[in-house]
Amino acid sequence: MTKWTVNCSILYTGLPLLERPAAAAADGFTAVEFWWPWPVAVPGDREVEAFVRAVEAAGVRLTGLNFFAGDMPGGDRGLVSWPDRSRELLDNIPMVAAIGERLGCRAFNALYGNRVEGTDPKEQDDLALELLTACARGVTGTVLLEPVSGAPRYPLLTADDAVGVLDRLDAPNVGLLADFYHLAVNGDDVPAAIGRHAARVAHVQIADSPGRGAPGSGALPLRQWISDVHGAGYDGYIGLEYRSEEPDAFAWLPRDERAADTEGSST
Ligand SMILES: O=C(O)C(=O)CO
Repeated sequence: MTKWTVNCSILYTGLPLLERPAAAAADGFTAVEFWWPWPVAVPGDREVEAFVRAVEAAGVRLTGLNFFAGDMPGGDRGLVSWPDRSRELLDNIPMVAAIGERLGCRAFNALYGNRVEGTDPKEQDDLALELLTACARGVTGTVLLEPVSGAPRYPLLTADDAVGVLDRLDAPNVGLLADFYHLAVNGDDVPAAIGRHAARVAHVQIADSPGRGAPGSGALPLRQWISDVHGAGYDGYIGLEYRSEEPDAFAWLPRDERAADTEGSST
């Protein structure tokens, strides 16, 4: 049975942050994931406490959390390879780790970062190895590396690109976040990527294309790819990371299939 987790940073955006876990629970889900919920690397204790309590009170499991990635709406996609912002990421690591400990979350997405105008890509890539290692040492769980689309200066576009970085890391707890939407939009061959890298896949996310909408709103064979990745041995969560303007964003998924066995973790 597929274990779904709802991304409450791209869904439920009409609700305040703290109401989203309960909304996911009311829709029948038992697992949620979030991008870093605040616009700064180190929010106040009260904000963190309110977030943790909102997840606990909803009775859902936090299965994934992104490290602080800069100004995402403004186009930033992570600090891992961004020399001027290293301090913020280093300060963010213990916060991510603490939330993970409180909520039993074991998967943490470290977005790589855009190429910086005027900076040597090699300098950025060397820094990324250093900071991904710091992320991996700083958390209990798996650090995820994700190819993304729609960010013109983000250098990891395919599963091969991300695995190429993972291969250079001396850390056991790192893995590939295979977002089938991003991979497909970037022109990656998703079935071939699953075939080549299934053992490295530590989390999967989905959205349909075109449009980054719910499964069935576009043309991607998402059910087939989910079946392929399960068939290749992946038994973690499938993250629902799509946008929806529909009154019911989950009409495609029968209610009795939404709850996950929350005993497991994403990896
Ligand atoms: O930036 C995005 O689109 C993401 O999927 C971040 O996790």
